Amino acid sequence: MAKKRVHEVAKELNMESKELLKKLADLGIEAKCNFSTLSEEEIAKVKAALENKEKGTEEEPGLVDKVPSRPPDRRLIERPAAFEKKLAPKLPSPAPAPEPPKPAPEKKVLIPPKPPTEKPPEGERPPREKRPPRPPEGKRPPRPERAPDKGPRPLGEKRPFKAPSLPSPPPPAEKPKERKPEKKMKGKPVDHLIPQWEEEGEKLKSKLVLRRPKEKEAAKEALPEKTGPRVIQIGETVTIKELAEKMQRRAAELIKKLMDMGMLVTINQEIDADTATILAHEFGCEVEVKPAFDVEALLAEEPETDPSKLKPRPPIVTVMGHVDHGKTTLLDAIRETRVAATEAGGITQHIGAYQVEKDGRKITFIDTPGHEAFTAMRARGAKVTDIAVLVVAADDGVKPQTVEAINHARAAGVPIIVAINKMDKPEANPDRVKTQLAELGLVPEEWGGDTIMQPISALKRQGIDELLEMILLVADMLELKANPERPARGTIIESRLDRGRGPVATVIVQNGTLKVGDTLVAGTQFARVRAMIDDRGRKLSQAGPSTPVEVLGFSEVPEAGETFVVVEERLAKQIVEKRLAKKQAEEAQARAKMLLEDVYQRIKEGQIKELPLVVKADVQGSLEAICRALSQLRTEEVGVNIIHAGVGAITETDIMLASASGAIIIGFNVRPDVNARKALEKEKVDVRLYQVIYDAIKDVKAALSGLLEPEYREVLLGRAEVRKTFHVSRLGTIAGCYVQEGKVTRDAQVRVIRDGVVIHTGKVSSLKRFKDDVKEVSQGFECGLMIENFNDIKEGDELEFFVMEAVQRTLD
Ligand SMILES: Nc1nc2c(ncn2[C@@H]2O[C@H](COP(=O)(O)OP(=O)(O)OP(=O)(O)O)[C@@H](O)[C@H]2O)c(=O)[nH]1
Repeated sequence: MAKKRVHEVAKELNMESKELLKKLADLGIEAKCNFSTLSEEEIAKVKAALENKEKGTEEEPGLVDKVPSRPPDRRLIERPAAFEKKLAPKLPSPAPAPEPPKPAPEKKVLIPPKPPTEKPPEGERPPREKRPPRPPEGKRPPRPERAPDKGPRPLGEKRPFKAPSLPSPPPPAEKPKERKPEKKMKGKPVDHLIPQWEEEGEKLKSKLVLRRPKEKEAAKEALPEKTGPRVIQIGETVTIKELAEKMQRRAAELIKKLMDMGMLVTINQEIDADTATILAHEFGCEVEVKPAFDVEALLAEEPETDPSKLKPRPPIVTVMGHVDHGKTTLLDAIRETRVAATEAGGITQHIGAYQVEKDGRKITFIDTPGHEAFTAMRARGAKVTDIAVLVVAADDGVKPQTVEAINHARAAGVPIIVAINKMDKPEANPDRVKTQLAELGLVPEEWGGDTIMQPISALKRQGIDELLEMILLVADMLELKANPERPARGTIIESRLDRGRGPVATVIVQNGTLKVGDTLVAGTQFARVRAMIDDRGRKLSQAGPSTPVEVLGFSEVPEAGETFVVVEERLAKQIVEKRLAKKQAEEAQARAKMLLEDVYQRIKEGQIKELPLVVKADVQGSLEAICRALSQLRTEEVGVNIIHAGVGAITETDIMLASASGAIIIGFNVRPDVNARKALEKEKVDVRLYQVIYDAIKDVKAALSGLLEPEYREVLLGRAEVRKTFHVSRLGTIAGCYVQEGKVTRDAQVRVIRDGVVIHTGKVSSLKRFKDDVKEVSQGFECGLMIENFNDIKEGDELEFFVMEAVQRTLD
């Protein structure tokens, strides 16, 4: 629903904002200041009220002359109907004003665009000589009467400035002849505007006389510029700068015009298409609004229309599994056996992914083992992996992370191939692994299921070829295809800032072919591909589907997991700009939200050490009494701070003050007035109304006890055993623990117990499960943790985790 600010409405109504605010208050419409917004209904209401008032004056003869001397606002005269339409798009349409004899079909923009030479930018007054003859002074035609059953006045419609006790307008039929300029306007009918122009002509008189020299000057200045384009194209939004460029105008002119219309904008500010249309019309330009430029929709992958262009592409594989089950060893084994065997030369590079060949077919492996990378990518909506290889150590069986990996792969709809590793170990028990997996729904083929399970020894490089064969087999079933002729799109696998080369990203092309010189966007970054290097350190000029390559040419380091799309350079910049603007807006919104929550939270958590109060009472005597009593409630720890006290009803100002200061309002024998009640709908303010002073004191006392600094008691969370310690030179000692009881949380305090003696009490400074930071780890799981300012941790130490919990106290 279109809303308008008070000052805008005031301008439309040709009255001071102050006046309007007063009027609004009279009508019980809540508006605090010039910038308060008014709904359509509210505007309609105030207009209706003003109109009624005016009608009253119309009956008084002679009032015309007493109309305030303030000159009418000429903007109102020429404000195109599009503006009004924009302001009141959903209002019940008022009964139509009497149509001139030549009714014109409803146009989107009622005021025709004026040729640029018609008027100076400063004053939108149409040249006098081109205006229709005006009736003699005092015989101005009346404003067209609204039908008796009129609904609310449409927003933006001018409030009649003078009583329409004037003769009827000259027959409109004569007018088109005299209004030649309008003929230039692409045949737009303008007849219906004539009464309006006539009416306003009179009002303009004094202003014109007064301002003529200045306007002439302005007109002279502006004349040479009046050759801007007649029709411009814009999107759903446009910045002032862009619009000015399109209109071949100075941005300052546009800003000034908008200021006149009651809108304050900056050069880089976006305005919507409606506002831009109105603005452009003011300068004699027509606007064509192009359909929404939805960047993301534009970037969405279109399905291939020509199946003949689809070519088989290598599968992209991720290796997952429980810690120490051999993921890294397997990835190394594959790389060494296949890369070294098939390609001579080239030093293998760890770029985050690599390709191997098997029977002349390529397989792409994502070189970062574990499901963190996998899930991080999925979280960003990137689906890179075609097949997941689940490594399960034959001697260890299914472990918690094995289950997690299965769940992740399933959630992503990625087929799983199981590699039963460490088959070389004497204690290897593949059947136990199969049984455990079958219980999880992964039934081996030989048992009648459809999960391929390949026994391997990553360490001994055994079963690797067979595993690759299985991967190709599954890939065949998946019929992985892509169109190499398309512009590339894919995913950023890894990214970093290289000292010599700048931002470097490893990407996997998923469709199309990426070429040196291409422009691509990835999130809010864009790159002009300067160079591409493959996993063997070779420079490539192009990379087809499923190829992992390092890309140089990013302006900044893009985020891993982000998808990229090759687009035209111009579009790339636009996309990045749009995305950045969206991101900034989201961040700003999040910040604003957080601040609000912060304040609320601070009050709730009792971080504020005094209770701010606003006290209102019916008479001075009670006010003094209640304030005195409340002030006496001050204790050592918590006090009452009466930030405002007054006699009379609780007003909107009281609410705003209380809201801003987190205060509670105490009302004694008074109630909130209309505006205050409205404000209360929006502001979270606690208003307490009393008729007995004692009750007020009692409640405040209770509130104060909530604010008292609480006492704390220890709550035991859990216990863990240190099983291994690692020393990391820059970080300190990391304790590899097993949670035996309860849980460990990141914000917990910890007691280190060695041989039954507490040797340290401190805080957990870091808590990880595998490589991920976690908030808590439960009983039966392993975790890595560090203790703040304490590195003397040893294997076998016992850790006790606890938190201090607040116990609320009360005042006596
Ligand atoms: N005997 C034997 N040991 C293996 C085999 N594969 C891996 N290992 C050993 O198991 C240990 C863990 O192997 P990694 O490859 O580091 O295991 P991972 O799953 O990558 O471990 P994280 O990276 O810590 O998750 C290493 O000591 C390997 O040498 C295997 O096939 N046989």
